[in-house]
Amino acid sequence: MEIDRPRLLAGAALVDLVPVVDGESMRLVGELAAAEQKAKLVHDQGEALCGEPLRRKVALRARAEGLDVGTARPGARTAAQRRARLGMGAARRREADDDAVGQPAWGLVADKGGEGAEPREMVGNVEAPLFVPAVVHKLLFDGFQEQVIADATGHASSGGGLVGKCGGASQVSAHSDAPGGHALRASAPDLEEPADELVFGRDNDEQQQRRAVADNAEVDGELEKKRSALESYSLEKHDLTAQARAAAARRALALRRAAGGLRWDDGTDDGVGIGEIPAMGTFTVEQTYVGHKFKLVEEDAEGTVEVVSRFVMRQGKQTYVVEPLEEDRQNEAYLRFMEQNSMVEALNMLHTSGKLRAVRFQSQARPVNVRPAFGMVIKNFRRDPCNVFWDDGSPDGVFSGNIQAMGTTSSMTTYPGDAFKVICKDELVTRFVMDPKQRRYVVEPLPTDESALGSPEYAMHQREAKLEEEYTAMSGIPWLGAHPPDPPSNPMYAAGSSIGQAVHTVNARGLNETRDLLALSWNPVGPRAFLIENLLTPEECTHVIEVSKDKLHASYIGVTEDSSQGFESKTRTSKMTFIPRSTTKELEAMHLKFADILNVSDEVLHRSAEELQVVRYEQGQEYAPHYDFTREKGLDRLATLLIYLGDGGGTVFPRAFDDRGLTVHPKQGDAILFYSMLPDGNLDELSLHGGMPVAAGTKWVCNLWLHAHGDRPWNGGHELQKAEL
Ligand SMILES: O=C(O)CCC(=O)C(=O)O
Ligand SMILES: [Fe+2]
Repeated sequence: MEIDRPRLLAGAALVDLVPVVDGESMRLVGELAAAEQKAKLVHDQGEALCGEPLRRKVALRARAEGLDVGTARPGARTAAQRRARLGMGAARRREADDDAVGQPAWGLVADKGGEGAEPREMVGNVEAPLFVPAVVHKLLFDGFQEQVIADATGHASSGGGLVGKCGGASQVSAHSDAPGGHALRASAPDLEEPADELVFGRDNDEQQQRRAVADNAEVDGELEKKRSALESYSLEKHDLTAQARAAAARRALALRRAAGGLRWDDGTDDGVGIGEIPAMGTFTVEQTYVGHKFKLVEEDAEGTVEVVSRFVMRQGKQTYVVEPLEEDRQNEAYLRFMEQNSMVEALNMLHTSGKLRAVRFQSQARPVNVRPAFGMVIKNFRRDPCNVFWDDGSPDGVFSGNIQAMGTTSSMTTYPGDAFKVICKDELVTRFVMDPKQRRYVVEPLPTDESALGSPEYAMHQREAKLEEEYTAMSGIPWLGAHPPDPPSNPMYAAGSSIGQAVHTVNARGLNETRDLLALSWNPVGPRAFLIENLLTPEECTHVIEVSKDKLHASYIGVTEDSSQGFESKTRTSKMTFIPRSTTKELEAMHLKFADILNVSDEVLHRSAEELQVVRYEQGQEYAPHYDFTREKGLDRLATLLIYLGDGGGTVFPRAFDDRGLTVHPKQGDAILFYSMLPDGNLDELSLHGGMPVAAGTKWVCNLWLHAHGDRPWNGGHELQKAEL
C-alpha cells in the first residue's frame, strides 16, 4: 500500500522489525565466511613469504641511515583495498595503481625531536603499489608497471624508479634493474644522494612469490564473488516491494489510526510503502533482512513529508524504537515497552557472556498463534436440562453441549466476543456474550421457582459469584480456583524479578554441586518459571529413555485410558507413558533429587507427585500451548518439573512478558520448573505453555507434576493419574 499522506496522531511509535535470514542467505553467508577464512590464510602465507624480508631490510637499511623506522604502516592500503585490487582485471588494476601513486604505504619515520615538533615525522614512504612486495614483484615484471614507474618518476635514479612524497620533502624510490634484483632506494632531506640500494626479491624463491600472487588473486576473486552473490541475493530476492504491499493491505483496517508511514528504503527517493505504524503501537514487518533500511515518514502541518527516523537492520537486533516526544515519556505503553526491552537487552548481555543461551524472547514476527482463549462455566438453575449453542450467525448456531437441570457445564474454552445461546425446552432462555473478565454465566431460576431460588445450590452460587467479583476487583484477574479457595500447602519458590537471576540455590541429593534456579519469568508479567541446568546426568537421561521407550503410546486427552471416553489428541501429537518410580533403583534415586529440587520431603513427594511422565516427539510433532491445570476437583497441579532427556526441541511460554512470549531450548539434563497456580490458590492463566514443533530429530522430555497439597493424597486415583490434562 502506498502511503500518500501519512498522518501523525501521536508523538511516538514503536517499531519492531525482525531481520531474518532464510535458508539460501544462510548458505551464502556460510560460503562467504569460508571464503574469507581461506583468503586470510592465503594472504598470511603470502605475507610471510614476501612481506617480512622486505620490511626487515628496509628497517635495517633505514637504521643504517640514522633514520628511526617507526611502525611500518601496513594500513596504508587497507586489506579491503588490497583485496579489491587483486580482484580487478589488469586494466582496472592499472588505473587503481595510477590513483595509488603518491599514497603513503609504508613509511620511514625520522625521530626529529625538537620543541613543538611531532616527535616522529614521516620522512619517506614506499609507494602504495610496493606495499605488498609480492605484488611489487609481479608488477615489476609486468611491463605496465615499468611505465607507471617511469611516469611517476620525479627523481633520477638509474633504471627508473617510483617516487613517493611525504610532506613534499622526502622521497623513497624504487627501481628495477633486472628481474630478481630489484632495488629500493631511500633518501631523506638531509641526504644529497639516494641512499644505498636495498635489494629485495632475491631471498625468496621467485616462483613462490609468483605463486603467492596468483593465489592471492584467486582467493580474492572467489571472495569477491561470494560477497556479491550474497549482496545481489539480498537485494533481488529480498525485494520487499510486493510482499510489503500485500502485508500492508492485510493490515490497512487495523492501522487506520496511523502515526506514520513506514517505508522500505530501496534506494529510490520515496522508498516502498510498508504500512502505517499505529500511534503508540507496535508494528511488525514480517520479513526483512540484515542490511535492509527503513524510514519512518510523517507529514507536518504544512503538508511537508519528512523523514522522522531511519533504521538499518542489524543482526541480532529485533526492536527499533521511534523515540517519543518529551510529553509522552510517561505513556504507559511506552514504559511497558521499555521495560520489556530492557529485559531483551539483559538477555542479550547474558548471551554474549555465554549464559542462558537456551532462552530467547519469541520473535514477534512469528509468535505462536495463540488466540486469547479463556475458560468459563455456565450454571443452570432451571428445572430442565438445557442445550448450549455457539452463535455463529446461523439460525441454529453450533451445538456446544448440554447442562443438566440445576447443573454446571464443565469448563468451556471460548474467546472474547463469542456468544452462546441457551435453549431449554426449545425456548431461547438467554444469550451470553463472552467477556474475559467474567467467567461465570448463569441461567437464573424462574422467578416463580421459589424452591430453586431458596436452594442451597443457588445460595452457594451467589456466595461464590460475590467472592469472584471481589477478587477480580482487587487483583484485576478472574478467580479460577476452587471454592472455597484452597491455597497450596506445598511450597512455592519465591519468584525472580530479572531474567537469568539465580533466585535460589539448591543442594540436592545425588548432585556434587548445588544448582541454581534461574528466573525465566515471574508474576504478574508471566508465569513463575525457572531454569535449572544439569539436573540429570546424561546417564540418568538415557536410563529414563531406556525404561520407557517400549511402553510409549499415543497421547490422549480425557480422563480415562478407555478409548471410548478419551480420544487421541490433535494438539498433542507426541507419544508418552507414565513410569512408577519403583521401576528401578535409578529412578528411585532420581526422585530423591526431585524432592530436594522441589523443596519437599520424600513423604510429601510420594503423596503429592504423579508418576513420571515420559514423552517422545518425532520431527514435526508438538504439544500446542495448553495448561497443565484443570478445574476438576482434586486435580490441583501446582508445579511442573519438565526435564529434557536429550538435546533438541523447545518449550514456549506464549504469555510470558506481557504476551511477548519466551522460548526455552534446554540441553540434555536441564529442567524447567513452573507453577500452574498462584500462592493464593488461583490458577495462573499465564502458565500457558507448549512443546514447540520439533524441527529435526527426536525430542525426549519427562514431566513430574507436583500437586498442591502434601498433607493429603491428590484426589486422582489411578485412572485420573494417567489422564492427560
Ligand atoms: O514438551 C514440552 O516442551 C512441554 C510438554 C508439556 O507441556 C506437557 O507434557 O504437559
Ligand atoms: Fe504441559
